[in-house]
Amino acid sequence: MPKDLTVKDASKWFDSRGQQVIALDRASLSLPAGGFGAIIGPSGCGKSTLLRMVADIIAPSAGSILVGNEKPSTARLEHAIGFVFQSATLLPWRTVRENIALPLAIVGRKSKRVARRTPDELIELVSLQGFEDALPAQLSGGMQQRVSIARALVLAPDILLLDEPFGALDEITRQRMNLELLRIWAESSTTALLVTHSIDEAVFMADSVFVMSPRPGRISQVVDVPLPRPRTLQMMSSKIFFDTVNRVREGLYGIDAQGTADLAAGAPAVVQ
Ligand SMILES: Nc1ncnc2c1ncn2[C@@H]1O[C@H](COP(=O)(O)OP(=O)(O)OP(=O)(O)O)[C@@H](O)[C@H]1O
Repeated sequence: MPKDLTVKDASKWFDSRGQQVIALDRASLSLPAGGFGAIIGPSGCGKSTLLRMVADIIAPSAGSILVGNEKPSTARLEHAIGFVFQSATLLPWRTVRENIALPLAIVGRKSKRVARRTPDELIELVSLQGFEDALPAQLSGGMQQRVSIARALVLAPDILLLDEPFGALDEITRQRMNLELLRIWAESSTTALLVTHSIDEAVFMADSVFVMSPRPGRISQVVDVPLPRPRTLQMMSSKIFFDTVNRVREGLYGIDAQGTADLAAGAPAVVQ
């Protein structure tokens, strides 16, 4: 069952060579169960840090995070969180099917968590039929990311975290993968939170776009996307899309619809 996500005043500071680095400063967001959120912000503002705290890869220095009613550490132990990284991180000596089945092998039969789909069903979901026995090196970058999405879904996570999963792909493949991801999300009954550097991608994919301020980041604005679902590429030429992209851009750069930049406020020139 998809779970809602609540992040309240989450901060993270690191000690780096004797100096304290504030990576995230009292970030708050909430995402309803089954929703699709996107996080966007300038490089280094703490997007990955926020996602890694939700996944319990790192602990917050202050503040609270709840996945449903549970702390991330409990949710992780229950395998309720799926994570897709920017690079596919597949085991090169294992086939596509074996890579997807890996979490099942690790969790074992004792787990309460029942896989909703078999690895072969997931292979079909991510359109990799015919490649079940291929090794990662025999696949394109887009295909490798399909494998890592299927692997993240094998234990039917309540929440799926995606850290720039298609950042390394070319524009055309990326757009195709985004459509695929929306279809997979709709069929998988999971809450999704995506980190992206692309304003268009954030608006196209999400119900809510969480705009972060420059480092040390916090969520400075939430932009709701009033586009219906299922999303289609034609919607990217609609006025609603254009207006929503402008609102996100204003949130990021302080640029109004006429394109006047509030550079005096120190807004970053680019989002990388
Ligand atoms: N383990 C760590 N030790 C020290 N500093 C860290 C650590 N992890 C992240 N940081 C710092 O925290 C800040 C936020 O990093 P983070 O990777 O979350 O940003 P980001 O918004 O995801 O960046 P990008 O868009 O470039 O991927 C950066 O200044 C980074 O150098």
